[in-house]
Amino acid sequence: MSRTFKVRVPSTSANIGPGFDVVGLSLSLYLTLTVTITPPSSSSPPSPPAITYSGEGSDEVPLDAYKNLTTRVALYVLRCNGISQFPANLTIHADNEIPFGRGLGSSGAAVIAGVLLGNELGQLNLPLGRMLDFALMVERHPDNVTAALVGGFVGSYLRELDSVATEAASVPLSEVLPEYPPDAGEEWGLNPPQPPFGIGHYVRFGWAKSIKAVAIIPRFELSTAKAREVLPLEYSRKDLVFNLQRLAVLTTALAQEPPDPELIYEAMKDRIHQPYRKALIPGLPEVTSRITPASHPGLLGICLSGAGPTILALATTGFEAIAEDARKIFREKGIEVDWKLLEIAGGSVVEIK
Ligand SMILES: Nc1ncnc2c1ncn2[C@@H]1O[C@H](COP(=O)(O)OP(=O)(O)OP(=O)(O)O)[C@@H](O)[C@H]1O
Ligand SMILES: N[C@@H](CCO)C(=O)O
Repeated sequence: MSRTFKVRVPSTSANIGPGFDVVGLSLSLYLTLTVTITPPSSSSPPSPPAITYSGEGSDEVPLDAYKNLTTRVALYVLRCNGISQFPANLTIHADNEIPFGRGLGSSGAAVIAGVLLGNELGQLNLPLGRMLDFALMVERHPDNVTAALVGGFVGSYLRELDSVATEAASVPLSEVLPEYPPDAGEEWGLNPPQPPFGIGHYVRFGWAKSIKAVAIIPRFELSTAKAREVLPLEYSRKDLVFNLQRLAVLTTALAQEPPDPELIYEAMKDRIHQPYRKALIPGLPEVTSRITPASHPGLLGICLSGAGPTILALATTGFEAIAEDARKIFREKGIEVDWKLLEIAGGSVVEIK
């Protein structure tokens, strides 16, 4: 009998202003995998997984299971747990609502989908914390993957590892996720780099139900790698304290009902990443300074979403005015945008059919 299951992973917005690499928020755009495993007949030769794809990124995503991020992560999880290959007769359809390279956690969602896929294919019953360890071997900042896995408004840190675990956690990604199949007649060994235990730790903050997220999404991609290259390695004490003060206030302020725009708008300012990324995102400083709670009633705060270029506005009302005015400002810079009103989402789910 064939086995079918679905994996659904939400998009995420990381940082929320001052929480660079620390906080993430899951949002109601999803990557959904529909997976079927049909028992092979004795005469059918082994075949690689068949991947089909619809939605965002379908024109660029690799459909080769040894190149696709989600299936490479799944195979890594399987190999770490004593299973060297995908099951035979595996078909995967991915339907994706999360635009690539826009700051809405598309890669984090693909990684979490891969961890959940590997866990389910191998019937491994991994605990949540262990699944997070696998994800953190691939995407090494915890904000997006943690929020995508557990859902909601989440803060996380990476444990300081001892020297053996540090070495284990710093293996090159090409070793964790080889991009090629094993040679004909061979299997990969079952000794991939194992994640250390308990790399990531998190806490879920409260979230006021009245707060929704407006994602203003420029029509260009910016890779996270490129948006991290422009950041300095060291910061002044003044800038660090600026962010820490705001983050401490923000995590509680976003749970209070009714939310206080005066408190939140200032608490969503940042000096650690946004100032350095403005050269990559024309219009960023103008949008975040010209759209305020005074000019746009209902607005609470506005920031870059993840590594950008999407802008995230948190608001209780006035969503369309916020988005349309952001559109006008981006247009002055020659950039077209799309916008979406999103809800705060739950965590990832696996549904067995
Ligand atoms: N569903 C998917 N399946 C396979 N690969 C994906 C998928 N989604 C994203 N990717 C890969 O991740 C890349 C985008 O990752 P990147 O980290 O640059 O941006 P992002 O995750 O969308 O943004 P951010 O990390 O700022 O939220 C894509 O170009 C693609 O290679
Ligand atoms: N914290 C990360 C999120 C993007 O993946 C960054 O801003 O680079």
